[in-house]
Amino acid sequence: MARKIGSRYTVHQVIGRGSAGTVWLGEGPDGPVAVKLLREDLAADQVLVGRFVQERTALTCLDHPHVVGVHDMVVDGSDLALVMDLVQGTDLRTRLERDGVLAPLVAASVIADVADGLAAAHAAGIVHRDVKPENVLLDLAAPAGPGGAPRAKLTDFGIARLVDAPRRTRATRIIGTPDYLAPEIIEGLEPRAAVDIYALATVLYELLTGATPFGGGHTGAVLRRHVTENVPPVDGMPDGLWRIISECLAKAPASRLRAAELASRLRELLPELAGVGPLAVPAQRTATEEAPTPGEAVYAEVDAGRGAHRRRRGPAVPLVPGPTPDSTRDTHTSLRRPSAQELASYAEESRAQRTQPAAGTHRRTRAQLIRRRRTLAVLIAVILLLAGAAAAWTAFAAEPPAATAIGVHTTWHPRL
Ligand SMILES: Nc1ncnc2c1ncn2[C@@H]1O[C@H](COP(=O)(O)OP(=O)(O)OP(=O)(O)O)[C@@H](O)[C@H]1O
Repeated sequence: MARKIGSRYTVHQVIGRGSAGTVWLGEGPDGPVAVKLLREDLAADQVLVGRFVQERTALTCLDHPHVVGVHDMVVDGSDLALVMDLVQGTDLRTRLERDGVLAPLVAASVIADVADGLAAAHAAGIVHRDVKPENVLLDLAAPAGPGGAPRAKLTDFGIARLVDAPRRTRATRIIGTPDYLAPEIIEGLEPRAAVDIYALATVLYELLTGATPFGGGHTGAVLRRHVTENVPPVDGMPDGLWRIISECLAKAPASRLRAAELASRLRELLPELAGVGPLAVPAQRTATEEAPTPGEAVYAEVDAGRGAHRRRRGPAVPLVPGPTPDSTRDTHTSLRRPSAQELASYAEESRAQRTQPAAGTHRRTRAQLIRRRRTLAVLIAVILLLAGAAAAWTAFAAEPPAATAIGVHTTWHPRL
């Protein structure tokens, strides 16, 4: 069913959905486009609409082969839409869920593309703030890169900030996706370009190992790990990649590589990564999901009015052996910044969860939880039964007066 967006665009069918809205396949004066139609509640927010208009120039000016170009931003009645390049392919999250971990050469090439795109954005003074596999599109229509790597394009520039703009005055909130949040954001500093580098290195680690370095468990624990823990080492990780990842995941933003440096260091490494197979990472979990633990509710507390949500993805069937990524990972959301005390209180839970060095997102499956609950229920039933039998035996042995048998309160002295 075709629908008009503004005076210049027509959309035909939905091609994807995210937390901020729906992406449609559309047509504009210059050919096919992708149109991201923001959710109605966002479109009805006057502060956001104002900001949308304000950001138009910055976002539409970013023109780079590794950035999904924004052609236009439409404000029309109740419609608020971004008109973008149409990328024929898939997003990196879908690819990871479908195919499992990537070979180092392919992962490095994809991340080098994204780093190039980031370098252009940072030079224009734009910080992405929500770099994650969902926001990397793979252009399957473009000629493949080294090792058959698909060409990558970063999308959703500035959207995290735009959508969250009305809340920016509230210094207690964090914008972003927990697994990819740089420590300085959690500590309350103004996010600069280095936060994108941290997030991109997290994505690289995830492409290679199937898990993010600090993910897993409830959000409070994830945030604490970003601030206090070192990157878990990974067996078989090529040294060059490990050095780059460690530098980019440095706690101090100034110690991280710049985007252009990251791209060139990765490209220099490509020849020695050729022929290196995907890392043999342990199978971590099935695609079943665990209900959020209570602590999650505290931090994933989302402004209901805006409805940024926790997305649950369906079970993934990896085509090559390897872990499936954490399907319960929070998507872009607005979180309450935890106090230092609260972060510390998650230390115990966090330690218990991290039994495998590279298994940041390893968690108990729902099946395990159900089994555990059943065992507990059976145990309680057996204990109650035994207690009942013991009480009955004592009562009969002692021959209590009839009154106690029918529950009338009385005083009874057993015969000794
Ligand atoms: N320019 C585009 N061309 C082709 N497909 C696109 C384009 N932009 C987005 N999509 C598709 O639409 C899906 C939803 O995109 P969207 O940006 O709304 O959400 P997301 O980034 O996956 O998640 P979130 O917004 O919650 O962080 C993507 O996964 C992708 O498959």
